[in-house]
Parts: sequence; C-alpha cells; structure tokens
Amino acid sequence: MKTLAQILAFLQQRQLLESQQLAQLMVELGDLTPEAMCLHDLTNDSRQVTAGAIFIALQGVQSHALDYLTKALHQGVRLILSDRALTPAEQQACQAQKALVIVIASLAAHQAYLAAEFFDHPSRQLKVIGITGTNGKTSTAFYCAQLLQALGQRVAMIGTLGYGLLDDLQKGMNTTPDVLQVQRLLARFVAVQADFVVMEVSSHAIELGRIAHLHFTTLALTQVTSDHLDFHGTQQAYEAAKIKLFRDYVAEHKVVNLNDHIGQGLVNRCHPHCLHGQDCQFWGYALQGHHSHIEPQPKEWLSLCLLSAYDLQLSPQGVRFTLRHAAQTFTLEVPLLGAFNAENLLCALSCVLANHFAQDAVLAAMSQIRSVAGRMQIVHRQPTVVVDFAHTADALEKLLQALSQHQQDSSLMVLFGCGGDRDQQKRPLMAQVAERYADKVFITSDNPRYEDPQQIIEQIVAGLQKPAEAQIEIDRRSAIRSALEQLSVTENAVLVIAGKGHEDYQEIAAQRFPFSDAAVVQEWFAEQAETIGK
Ligand SMILES: CC(=O)N[C@H]1[C@@H](OP(=O)(O)OP(=O)(O)OC[C@H]2O[C@@H](n3ccc(=O)[nH]c3=O)[C@H](O)[C@@H]2O)O[C@H](CO)[C@@H](O)[C@@H]1O[C@H](C)C(=O)N[C@@H](C)C(=O)N[C@H](CCC(=O)O)C(=O)O
Repeated sequence: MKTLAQILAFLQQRQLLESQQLAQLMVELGDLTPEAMCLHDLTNDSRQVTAGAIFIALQGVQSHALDYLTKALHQGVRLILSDRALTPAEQQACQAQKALVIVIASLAAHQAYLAAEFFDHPSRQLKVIGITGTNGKTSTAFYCAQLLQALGQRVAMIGTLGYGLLDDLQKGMNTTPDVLQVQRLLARFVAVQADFVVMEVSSHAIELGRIAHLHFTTLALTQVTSDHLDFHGTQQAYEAAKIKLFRDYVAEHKVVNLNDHIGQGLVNRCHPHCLHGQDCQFWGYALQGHHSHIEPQPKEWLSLCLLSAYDLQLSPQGVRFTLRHAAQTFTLEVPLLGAFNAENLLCALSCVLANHFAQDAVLAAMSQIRSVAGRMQIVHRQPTVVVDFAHTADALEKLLQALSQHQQDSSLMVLFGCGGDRDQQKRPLMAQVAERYADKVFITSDNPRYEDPQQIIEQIVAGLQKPAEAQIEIDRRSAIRSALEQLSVTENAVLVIAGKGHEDYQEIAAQRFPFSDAAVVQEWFAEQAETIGK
C-alpha cells in the first residue's frame, strides 16, 4: 500500500509531473490530503482492479487499457495513470466516480520502476530463480520447484503451468506476464511468505522488459534452438535476447548448459567477475560429460562449478545416470522419460545446489520428482502407459523417437486423434509418423470441435500405408480401454496416448465434456485390480 503523497513524490522525483497537473489534482482532491489517500494495489488490467487501486492505462497491441475504463471505475479504481489524454466523456466518467487522473506521455518507460517501488521491490525479499531457453523451461522450472519444496521450502512459480504456490497454480495468459503483473505476483508471494520463486523467462519477456528491476538469485539457461522468429526477426536477435539476460542482469549464480552453444559461449566469453563488478558464481552442467569445448580457464575461473552426467541409461522405468559433482559420483534413477529430461534435471539440480542446500539432502529430494502433467507423463507402470500432449506430426515424432530409446526390447503402441477446426494437413502426416515408429496404431477422436469426428479419422487413415492393421474407434474412452486390453496381453509393450495431455475435457460440437486420458487409464487398471481381487 502507498499513499497518494508517496506516488506524487515518485512522479516528481522522476520529473513526470508538471506543476499545473499537481495544482489541478489538489483542486480535485478537495478536503482530502495526499497523505490521507491510500492506494492499495496497482494493476494494468481492469479485471484485477479492486477498490482503492491504481489503474495503469497504456496502449496495448490490440487495445488501449482506457477502453476498459468503465469496468475499472465500476470496480472502485481511485487513481488512473494514463499515457494518453482522456476524452471529455472519459473525464466525466472519472469525475462522477471521484477517480483522479494523471496523464504522463512517457508512462510506459517508467512503469517497471514504478511497480517495483509500489510493491517495495518484492524480488529482493524472495529468492528468485529465472529459467530461460527454447525448450525445457517448463519442465526444468517444475523439477526445480519440486526439489525446493521437498527440501522444506515454500515455493511459488510463474510460467506456462500457471502462477502461484506450487500446489495452487492458476493458469495465466503468458509464460512470463508483463512487468506490472510480475511485480504484483511477487508481492503476493512475499505476503504468503514464499521462500523461493521459480519463474520461466521467455525471450519476449527479456526483450519487452517484463523482468526489468527484478533481483534474481539464480539465472539458468536450458538450451537455445530456434523459436519466435516472427517477433525477434532473426535467429541472431533471438539468441541476443537470451544472452542479454545473462549479460545485463545481476544474479548470484548463473547456470548454463555446456552442451549448448550459447551456454558454452557464455562461459567462454563472460568472466563472472566482469559482470557488474560483483561476484557471480557460474555453474555448468553437461550430459555425457560433453564440455570439452570449454576453453581452458584462467586460475580465478576455477570457481566454475561443474555437474556432469555419465552412463545415461534409458529404460521403461525412466532415466538412470551417474552424476559427478565436486569430485564425487552418485548413481541416480528418476522416473522420467526422455534423455532431454535428464538434461533438464541437471539444470534444476544445479540451480538448487547453487543455493547452498546440502548435496545429500538434494539427492534425497530427487525421489519426489514427478513429470509435468501430460508431458511424457507415466500414468501407469508395468505395463507402462504414457500420456503426452504431442498433437503435431513433429511433436509426435519427437515423442515416439524419445520413447523408442527407452523401449529397445519392447513394442510400442500409440493412440491418437486430431483436433477439429485446426490444421488439416497434419492429419495424414501424424498417421505416417505413428506407423513409422509404433508396432500398433490406434486412431480415435481428439477434440473434434465443430467438425465431424468420422471425417477427421478418415483424413488421418488416408496417411497410413497399412490401414487394415490400425484399430479405429471413434469414442476416445472406448479406444483407450481397447488399447489397454491389448497392452495387457502383449508382452513387453508400452502404450503412449498422445494429443490431449493434461486436458480435463473433450470438446465435441462446441460442448466441453469432462474427460481425462490419465483418468480413463487409472479407472481401467483399478477395475482390473478389483476383478483380480474378487
Ligand atoms: C503481443 C503481446 O505481447 N501481447 C501481450 C499484450 O497484449 P496487448 O498489448 O494486445 O494487450 P491488449 O489486450 O491490447 O490490452 C491492452 C491493455 O488493456 C488491458 N485490458 C485488457 C482487457 C481487459 O478486459 N481489461 C484491460 O484492462 C490489458 O491489461 C492491457 O494493459 O499484453 C497482454 C497483457 O500483458 C499479454 O497477455 C499479451 O500477450 C499475448 C497473450 C501473447 O500471446 N503474447 C505472446 C507473444 C508472448 O508474450 N509470448 C511469450 C512467450 C511464450 C513462450 O514461448 O512460452 C510469453 O512470455 O508469454
């Protein structure tokens, strides 16, 4: 909470308030003094405005926040800071609700610092771990948060999985929300006494200053390939955004993947003590010990902490590898699928170890790790059933490729469908991929939406070379049950159910019906156990 006097002082200090504006404001305040007027919250979203809040109204891509002024006034906004002058009608509406207005043309450039000040720099009161990278951000952040929680910490998250305490994540619009939302969320996490915040930092967030004025304890990089070229323009600009996070932001520890070219470059180029003249410890992790491309370091660089994984073994039970850290080796076995998940895990482990937790306790906490819901999620063991949200040909190929590395001696069964009212070209392509990697293919419905599910299935089947060998069942629940029956009589087989991941509904003809792939699997195995028990 701040008083109007404090807000005015901030604006004056930054030379954002003209004396004429101040005089006008005093007239509008009447008998009330700026010291007596309390402002409880600050937001740029009318849907979040509560009584006594400040509403930051800026031009967006789609609209201007003043387009939602009526709602903000209705919710009890007290002060509006806008980057454009109000129309006479808007002014009238504000006067009617006794809401004050200050117009500052350069507001966008100052909002980050204003938010940090308003919320008392919450990132300084928390330990914030920022994770960036093209792939692996979400899983790494989730593993990191789980490890910290298992170590007795109160952990909040900001990312694709949602915003909030780990056990109460609320879905948000963005991976990294805008700078006001970030500061506001962090203030909430301070209020609920969180110790750590693990946040995904997207390249948009770095470029658009959504993390400006944040104090990070740890920054980590998973790996950089190619993404969001529509926004960044070139691959070089995209990579530059990732590098910027490590070059321009202060953190006590910077964790990089030594298997990644950007990670290697950061370690080779940035002497940690050159960064803002402050001490920063670099941590490097590498899968299969591939860090030979790191140039020999001068003596003072011996502080580079290394975490390497060797002898990676992939089995239907998960990943197993030997971890080497601080001249010690350990064998770790984790129920996660995909070699890339071993890499994500190394990143998470580095972030946690960098934060001074005892190695033994961190390794013990590994037993708590579970996969992100709907992403390579093992929903049943012996026989193994995996649920994943892969719903494009490329994603399905990556999924099946990764799984086939785990199932060298076993057969792979895949069940999938394709969503309606979306890309139709992928339908036969997904069939081709499924046939190439799996020994048995089951085709069913996904979210048909407004399309005829039978027609979608026909378009998928058109991509199969041997359609007679595929099993087709339009009802997804029946299809899953039938696949499970076959799985149970096939020796050494693994079933992967693709397309819907953690979704808890199926959308048919504009209606959402409760549905969960994982729940259908669990229900079937529970029934089997009951039958055997009888
Ligand atoms: C292109 C882009 O960055 N758009 C972001 C931008 O939207 P916008 O400028 O169009 O906002 P707007 O809808 O015009 O609204 C303008 C203003 O009115 C306010 N408003 C809006 C509606 C309302 O009812 N009331 C209200 O007050 C808004 O809070 C905002 O202050 O501001 C919104 C609010 O902060 C963001 O949610 C939105 O992200 C959209 C959803 C988006 O898709 N962004 C992508 C490009 C993005 O940022 N992606 C990255 C990377 C994803 C990843 O790789 O994981 C991310 O971090 O999410």
